[in-house]
Amino acid sequence: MENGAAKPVIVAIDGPSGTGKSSTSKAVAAQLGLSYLDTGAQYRAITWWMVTNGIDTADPSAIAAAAAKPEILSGTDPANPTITVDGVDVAGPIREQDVTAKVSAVSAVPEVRARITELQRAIAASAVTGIVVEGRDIGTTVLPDADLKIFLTASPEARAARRSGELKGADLHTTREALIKRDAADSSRKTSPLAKAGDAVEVDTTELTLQQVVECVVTLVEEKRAGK
Ligand SMILES: Nc1ncnc2c1ncn2[C@@H]1O[C@H](COP(=O)(O)OP(=O)(O)O)[C@@H](O)[C@H]1O
Ligand SMILES: Nc1ccn([C@@H]2O[C@H](COP(=O)(O)OP(=O)(O)O)[C@@H](O)[C@H]2O)c(=O)n1
Repeated sequence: MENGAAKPVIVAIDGPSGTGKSSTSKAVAAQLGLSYLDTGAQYRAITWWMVTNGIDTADPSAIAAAAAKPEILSGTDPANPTITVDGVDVAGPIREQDVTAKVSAVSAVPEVRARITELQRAIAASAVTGIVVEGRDIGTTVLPDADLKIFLTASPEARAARRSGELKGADLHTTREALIKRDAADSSRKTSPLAKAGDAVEVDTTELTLQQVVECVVTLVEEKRAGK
C-alpha cells in the first residue's frame, strides 16, 4: 500500500454460544489495535426492537415487514463496545432472557439477515487498521474473503458452566438445554446458518484458558500478516 501503510486485516471468529467468541475477539482486537464487532449484539438489538414494538416474533412475515425500521448503531472500540437502537443504549436489555429466547427466530428471517449483513460489511470496510468480527456466519457469508477465519468450539458442559457463571442464579441444566436448543435453531435455519467455513481454523476451547485462546489467535493473525 502507499506510504507503507499496512493493509487492514479482517478476522472472522464464529462458533456457538459460550465458546469464548466475545472475550477472545475483544482481547485480540485490543492487543492488535483493531476494531471489534459483536454481530450477535446486532441481532439481539433488532430482536429487542421487535419485542418492544409489539411485533409477533413467531410471525416471520411481520418481522420481515418491520426489519428496515430500527436504526442500529455499533461502536467498535474493543475497550468500550456499544450498541444503540434509534439512539437508545440497549447494551443491558439485549442480554435479558426474553430477548435471548427470541433472537434465533428473529435472526432466521432473510430480510433481517440481509439488513444486518449489509451493516456488518459497511462497518468492516470502514475499519482503518482492520477488525475482528464475531458471530455465526461471518466466515461463510458476511466476510468470505477474511484474512483469517477461526471457528471456536467447546463442550456443551463447559459452555453452560461459563454462561451460568455470568447469569446469577441460573441453573446449569436449564442453561445447557437452552444453549443446545439455540445451537440447533441457529444451525438448521435455511439462510446463513451457524457453520464452520471450509478454510476456518477450528479451536476447541474446552480445556484452554481464555488467555491461551487469545494467544493462539494473535499468533495466527501475526503469521498471516507475515505472509506465512
Ligand atoms: N477459554 C475459556 N475458559 C474459561 N472461560 C471462558 C473462556 N473463554 C471465555 N470464557 C468465559 O465464558 C463466558 C462466555 O464467553 P463469551 O466470550 O461471552 O462467549 P461467546 O461470545 O462465544 O458466547 C464469559 O464469562 C467468559 O469470560
Ligand atoms: N452472525 C450472527 C450472530 C448472531 N446470530 C444470532 O444472534 C443470537 C445471539 O448471538 P450472541 O453471539 O449474542 O449469542 P451468545 O454468545 O450471547 O449466546 C444467536 O443465537 C443467533 O441466533 C446470528 O444469527 N448470526
